[in-house]
Amino acid sequence: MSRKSSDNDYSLRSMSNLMGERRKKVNDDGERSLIKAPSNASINSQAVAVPANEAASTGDLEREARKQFQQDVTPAFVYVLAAFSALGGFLFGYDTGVISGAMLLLKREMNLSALWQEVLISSTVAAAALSALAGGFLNGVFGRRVCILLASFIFTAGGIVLSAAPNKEVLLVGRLIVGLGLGIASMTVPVYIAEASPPHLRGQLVTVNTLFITGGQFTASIIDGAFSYLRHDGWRYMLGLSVVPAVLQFVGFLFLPESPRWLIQKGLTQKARRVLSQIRGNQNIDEEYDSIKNSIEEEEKDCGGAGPVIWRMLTYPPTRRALLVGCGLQMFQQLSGINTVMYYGATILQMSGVRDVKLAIWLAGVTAFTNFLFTLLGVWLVERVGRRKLTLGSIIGTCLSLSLLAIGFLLSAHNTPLLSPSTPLTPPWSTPPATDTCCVSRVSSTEKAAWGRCSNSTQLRVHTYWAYNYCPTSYSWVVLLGLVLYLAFFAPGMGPMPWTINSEIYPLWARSTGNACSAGVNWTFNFLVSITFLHVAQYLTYYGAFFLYSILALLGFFFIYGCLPETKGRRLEEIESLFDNQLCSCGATDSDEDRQVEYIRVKGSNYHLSDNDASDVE
Ligand SMILES: O[C@H]1[C@H](O)[C@@H](O)[C@H](O)[C@@H](O)[C@H]1O
Repeated sequence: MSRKSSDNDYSLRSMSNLMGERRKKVNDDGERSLIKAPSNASINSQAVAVPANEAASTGDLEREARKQFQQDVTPAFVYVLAAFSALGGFLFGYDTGVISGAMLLLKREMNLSALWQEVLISSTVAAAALSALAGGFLNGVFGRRVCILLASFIFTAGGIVLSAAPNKEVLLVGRLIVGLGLGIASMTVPVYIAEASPPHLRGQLVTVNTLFITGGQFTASIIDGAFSYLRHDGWRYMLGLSVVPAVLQFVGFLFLPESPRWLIQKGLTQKARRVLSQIRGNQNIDEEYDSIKNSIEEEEKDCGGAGPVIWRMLTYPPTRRALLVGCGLQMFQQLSGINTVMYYGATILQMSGVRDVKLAIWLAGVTAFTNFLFTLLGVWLVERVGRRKLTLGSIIGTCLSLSLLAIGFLLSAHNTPLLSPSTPLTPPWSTPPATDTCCVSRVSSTEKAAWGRCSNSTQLRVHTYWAYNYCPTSYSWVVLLGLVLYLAFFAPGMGPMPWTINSEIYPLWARSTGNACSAGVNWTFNFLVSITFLHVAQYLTYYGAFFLYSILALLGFFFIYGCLPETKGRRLEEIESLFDNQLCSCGATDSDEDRQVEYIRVKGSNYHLSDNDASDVE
């Protein structure tokens, strides 16, 4: 009986549903309980104890289970629920993406200094970091649904303030409000979706949330492009339009249920059963309900120490390890430099030959679209290849393409064409390059081209760097290739997996706090990387900066290789056990991934029939 693991999950799951039905029937008849499906074991390694007189019927059972599985369709309700939740992801992407285009109009209309521009952009990210941390407490006390309602309310309020802002101070208030919503939404939505999804769809549905993030970033770039033609007040529409998805989500969530897991944790068992039946359609919910309830009871026994949740997490080895993995993943996601590419993508693309300034806004859209497209690939891959392999493949590809990007910048900087002083500073160049290299003076302005051979003068070498946007280069295709490869590798794995994995690696009692901490780490490193990028590029040069991100991505690879276990197909209640061993032994689970395991009734006990242990079978 050798099957692919996913088939295995389905049939065992259906089989245990079926067993639940039988158990009920038998109990109703007053007979002894024939079949017991343990609630806390791995699905892949689920022990099914079948009494001897029933062993022969296991084949029938399985056949029946398969038949039933074919009729078991995941109810559309789960998809509706995931889509409404993922609007939080859309707003995350929209609000972080829309500001770059809006800023081009704002700085002209409000006469914004560079400092104000930086403050308006980064205040949102900083506020998100703080509110993500606070979101852990809110989630635990008020539940996921209330937090999502709160986040969409905050997004709506922020959108209204931004679109009506009479001056830059009010704009700042609006950006801070939006940031508060972002932090709460970014940590709550993945948890809510993970808790409501059936295990075989969980990875895909949580990854859809990141698809909505990148979709939001892409939509933002289209809206930016469209309203950039409206020279007066165009930014009001750009910033204000976020109100539409926010209101949609708020109204939707008035009708959507609370997470059944949170309800059980709070002792609201009847309500939890109702919600579970609603989201599982025609399936039997007894097993899932029992499993959640048992694991909550066990958790209370195991780690019922006193003190705040974060303290209990840090002093209990499995949750401490999970927290380290979760925060590490989020940190390396940001250290791989995604937001330098997202925020400065247009500048990088300008180098590849398209020099029309008016196209700059639309070019950012190309980058955002590529990110979106390849996140779609991640949704498709996550349940096929699993989280671990997807993340590892993604980060190694990210590391290599960052190096290629750096090599592109290096080649451009070291093969500068010679330009005559009469060559216009603004491209396109009609006159053939003649005598000198063009550089940009950091002292006067990073935006203006200056003349002089960088290599000949210490003064110039210290204070100047290669002006990618101004100077012609025949190596821009290397940069373009590096950029496309970067997004193609990053978007399916390193983009969504940190969010997906964090939504599933913590036991229920630690889930909101764990996600709050890891989302806080994500926003903090997002803030640090994006605020330092231009300075790092100045001090280390562009190629130095991208080599640095490449090295950081390589460190991330080793971290993930050593520490990240596979969580695919497991019930949320089982995942904690993956962190029972030393952190760096997690990688060892890799080899077990495809092992087919069956439990059958042998000589009165549950024997483990594995590929290499087929003896002793009755
Ligand atoms: O997973 C998302 C996604 O990859 C976005 O494109 C990026 O802007 C975010 O910072 C990240 O958390």
